Amino acid sequence: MRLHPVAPMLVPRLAREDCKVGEYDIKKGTQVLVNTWTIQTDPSVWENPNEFNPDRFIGKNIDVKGQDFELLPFGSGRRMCPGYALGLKVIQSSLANLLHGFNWSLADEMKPEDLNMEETFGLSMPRKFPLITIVEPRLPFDLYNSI
Ligand code: HEM
Repeated sequence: MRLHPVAPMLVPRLAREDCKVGEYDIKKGTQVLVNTWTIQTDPSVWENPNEFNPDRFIGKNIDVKGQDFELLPFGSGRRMCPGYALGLKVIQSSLANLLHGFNWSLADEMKPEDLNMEETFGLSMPRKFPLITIVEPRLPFDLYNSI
């Protein structure tokens, strides 16, 4: 969510009145894009910004609910994602089921560090190169029939 946000520029905003953001004057009627991808990998905010290191959040109060502006995978304000609670639960339960039900390995003796994590442009931000994996069931077969 930090390194590969689903909507890296959020939904465009329109300034309803003249305002100032930091040192920038924004005229009424200007379309404003919030680049969360840049914010979430800003080296002045994040140590080793391009490193996937979930441990960095241990002991921190930082949340994804639109109040901590350095991490906005669901946006912020009145147009923030209304489905964020469902989204978080679906990701957690899907991932847990996939890990519980299958053994996963990379194809062609590839190592995790060889994975190319580049993204490409889209409505959301898809992978540039598809992830190719070998998937093997790890539970008794009759359990898969009952799903
Ligand atoms: C992990 C899953 C999801 C992510 C990362 C995500 C992310 C986002 C982001 C970044 C925005 C733009 C917010 C902004 O511009 O401030 C958005 C908007 C929106 N999302 Fe999600 N979303 C997710 C799941 C869902 C789900 C499950 C639903 C519905 C069931 C949903 C419905 C919407 C809607 C309707 C908007 C437009 C809100 C508006 O413009 O007022 N999203 N989402």
